[in-house]
Amino acid sequence: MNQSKERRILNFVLQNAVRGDPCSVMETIDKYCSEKEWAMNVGDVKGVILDKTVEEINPKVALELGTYCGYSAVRIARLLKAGARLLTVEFNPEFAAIAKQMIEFAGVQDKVKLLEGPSEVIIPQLKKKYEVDTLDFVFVDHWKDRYAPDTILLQECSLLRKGSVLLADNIIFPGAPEFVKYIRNNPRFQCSTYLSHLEYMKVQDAMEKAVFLG
Ligand SMILES: Oc1cc(-c2ccc(F)cc2)cc2cncnc12
Ligand SMILES: [Mg+2]
Repeated sequence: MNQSKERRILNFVLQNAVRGDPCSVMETIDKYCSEKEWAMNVGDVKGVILDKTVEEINPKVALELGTYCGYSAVRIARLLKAGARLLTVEFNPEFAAIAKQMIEFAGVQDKVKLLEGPSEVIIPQLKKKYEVDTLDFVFVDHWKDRYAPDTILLQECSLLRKGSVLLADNIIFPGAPEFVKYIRNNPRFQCSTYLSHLEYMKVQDAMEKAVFLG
């Protein structure tokens, strides 16, 4: 059975990156996906927006929706301070298996908990099963039609507190119009848009930052 693209990306990292070095893993994935096979990692351009947001917040508890191969989990985890943790949710078992190995190779496994399953199932479990009180930061990067319902679910589960920050990828391409309409018209969120480019392409994309006002 021929290999998946995600398996080819992981193998390229295992053969070319430096074990235990998150930046080396990120650079190697970016090299493969810009030169050989495009893949839906947040990438090196939008990744800087992600970095700046994480550094500004310095989250103790962060959630990622949409792990994929683990690129942004590694990107976020490398910036987390001692004792801080990232919970990352992936519903595709093949992607989750790849991401687990990617996270371990990068050496950030002690900061990252990979939760396999649909976000609508995992989010209601975060408080009791995963001992979350509230989330300081949420990176929203899964299927676009889940952005708005999962943002509502996070509120219903009392997982956001005054100052919690959501950062959503792809609000221009592929686009998340329902989410943008919901969040920008919602007085409980203070929104700002960061224009950028789709990973590894000249196509325009953007990220939306939404601060929960409580
Ligand atoms: O960053 C992303 C990009 C794309 C995507 C797909 C097809 C295409 F042509 C262009 C872009 C899809 C995504 C799905 N989930 C999370 N992130 C994604
Ligand atoms: Mg994305």
